[in-house]
Amino acid sequence: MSVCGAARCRWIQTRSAVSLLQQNRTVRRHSTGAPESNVIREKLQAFPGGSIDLQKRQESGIAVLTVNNPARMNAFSGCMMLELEQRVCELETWTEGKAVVVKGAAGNFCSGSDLNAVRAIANPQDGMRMCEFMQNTLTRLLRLPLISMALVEGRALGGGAELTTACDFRLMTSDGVIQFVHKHMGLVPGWGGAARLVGIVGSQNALKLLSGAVKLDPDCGRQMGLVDEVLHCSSGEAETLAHAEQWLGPFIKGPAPVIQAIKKVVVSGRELPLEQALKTERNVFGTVWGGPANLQALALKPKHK
Ligand SMILES: CC[C@H](C(=O)O)C(=O)SCCNC(=O)CCNC(=O)[C@H](O)C(C)(C)COP(=O)(O)OP(=O)(O)OC[C@H]1O[C@@H](n2cnc3c(N)ncnc32)[C@H](O)[C@@H]1OP(=O)(O)O
Repeated sequence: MSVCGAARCRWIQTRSAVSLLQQNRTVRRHSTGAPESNVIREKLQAFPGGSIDLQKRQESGIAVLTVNNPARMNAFSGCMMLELEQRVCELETWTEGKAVVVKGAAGNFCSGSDLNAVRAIANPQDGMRMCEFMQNTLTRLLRLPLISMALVEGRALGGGAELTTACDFRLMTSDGVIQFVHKHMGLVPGWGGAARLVGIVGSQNALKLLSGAVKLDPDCGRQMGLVDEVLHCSSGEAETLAHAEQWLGPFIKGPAPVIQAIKKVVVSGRELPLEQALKTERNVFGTVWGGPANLQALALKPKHK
């Protein structure tokens, strides 16, 4: 095969692996003829406030995604839900990236949906539309070809607790609390948080956390397997973030294409039936085999002592 042909073949393999891992954006239509997703987009647009901030650090390959609405303990306004989708979209195409840290502003993680917006759309149809929208965005967040971490300082409540489950890892500061408060609101998780929680801690623990609306502290979170590390640092947000980035260090050492390929094979192993996962793994393998990092490693005659 010519060099051009090999390059094209690799490109096609990457695209097919990527498309397998990306969200199917099926367009369902509302009775007005407008796609369902547009109906909820318009409604969410009516609830402003806060922002979702994205900082991409080219030198480290780590992005920081901040849920920023401190006056409401970083609750998600409608506009923030829309903005989160845009930010995830930006991260999907960040080829130089290796990881993303999801955090809240001003020492709190996120207190879930903005209750003002929730009150205004408190009917089953809009509730289901909002859930579908957030499920799609959080599924795309979890499937990013970047290693993701929720950095939980202060409270992660309701939808905020669900957001932590859409990341690969969860780190908590010693003052952190994760609480699925849904039962107290007469609800169940709807942003995909229950399905993901079962996958992370098993159905027994998930049932305890949801039915007890347990205020989970970092040590209990660790015992249950929901929390990967507890950070004991007290000198403020910048230091906490630096510790979190340090924790990521060993996992993101190496070239971005290799880190992204690792994340892709883990996502396919986690989500796809075995035959499909094996196929995706072969395709992703083809994107790194004989690639620059592979050739460099071979040239060095490595010994993995
Ligand atoms: C159930 C799932 C659902 C979903 O969409 O799937 C949700 O996520 S619903 C939201 C679930 N979250 C809550 O119900 C949180 C309710 N708030 C609280 O429990 C407290 O405010 C708390 C514990 C976050 C903080 O308590 P603290 O005493 O430290 O502070 P304040 O209560 O004075 O809060 C400061 C300020 O923030 C406003 N706030 C907090 N959370 C929300 C929220 N989710 N939506 C809107 N606004 C929120 C609170 O009202 C205060 O504002 P103020 O103008 O000073 O009254």
